[in-house]
Amino acid sequence: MTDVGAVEISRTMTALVTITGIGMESKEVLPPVLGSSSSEPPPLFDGTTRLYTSYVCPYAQRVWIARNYKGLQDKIHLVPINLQDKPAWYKEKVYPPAKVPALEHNNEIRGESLDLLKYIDTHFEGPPLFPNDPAKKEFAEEMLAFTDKFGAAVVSYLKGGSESEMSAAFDKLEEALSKFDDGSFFLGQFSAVDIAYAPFVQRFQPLLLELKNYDITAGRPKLAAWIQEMDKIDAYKQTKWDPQELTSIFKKRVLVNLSS
Ligand SMILES: N[C@@H](CCC(=O)N[C@@H](CS)C(=O)NCC(=O)O)C(=O)O
Repeated sequence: MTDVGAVEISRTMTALVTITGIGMESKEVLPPVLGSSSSEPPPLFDGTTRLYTSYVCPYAQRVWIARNYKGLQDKIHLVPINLQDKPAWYKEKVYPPAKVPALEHNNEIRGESLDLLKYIDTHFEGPPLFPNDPAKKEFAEEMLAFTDKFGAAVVSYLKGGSESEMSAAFDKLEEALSKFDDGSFFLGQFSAVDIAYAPFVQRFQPLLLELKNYDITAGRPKLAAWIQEMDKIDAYKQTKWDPQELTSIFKKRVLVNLSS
């Protein structure tokens, strides 16, 4: 039996064990990744809602977490694309920017992970991803606007740039986590802000430790607690890919001037 087959059987077994009530958490059986040999797209605009994704892309992971958290596993189908070997139809027929994530819904295709978090929150049922409280809403926008700068500061440091900018970026997260005291998350309760940062922190933590011997949680107790709380959110856990694979992909695709 091939390894892939074994993995599939093991995932199916996990799901079955849960259904029979033995109590393990159910792991969704994930659809196979589509590459260039997959010559036909899924039947587009047939009313099915699809999330074109990659299991290893942090932007796509944001939308995957949101879909899981809102309990939309049966409503939003995952269509994983192999980014190293994209099917031609993805750019030609689905999403001309040829990036993931992209959401097919109501005969339209939309991209951009942060926009998709808002879109999914307003167009689908399930627990809200954004708070109603005006102060929290405003802070959510501030934190979402900071995500790119945060990522850029860390990537720049990993490539030999300023340590102080990277460290200030993590300090901003630590400070943000102190703002609301009704929970361990950025807005107190779990929200889209946690979803926006988690895939990046998940990748940066081991990378900084391995490449720079830099522990992001040292002197940042709120961040350490947030990481622990995130690890208890099943919607996020379901999306956590093999850390070694993620690290290797990040080195190859983002830190291209480093050997992997
Ligand atoms: N700003 C976009 C970024 C999406 C993005 O850059 N996705 C990467 C994968 S992580 C991608 O699809 N790149 C195109 C490629 O690899 O061919 C978002 O937030 O959704």
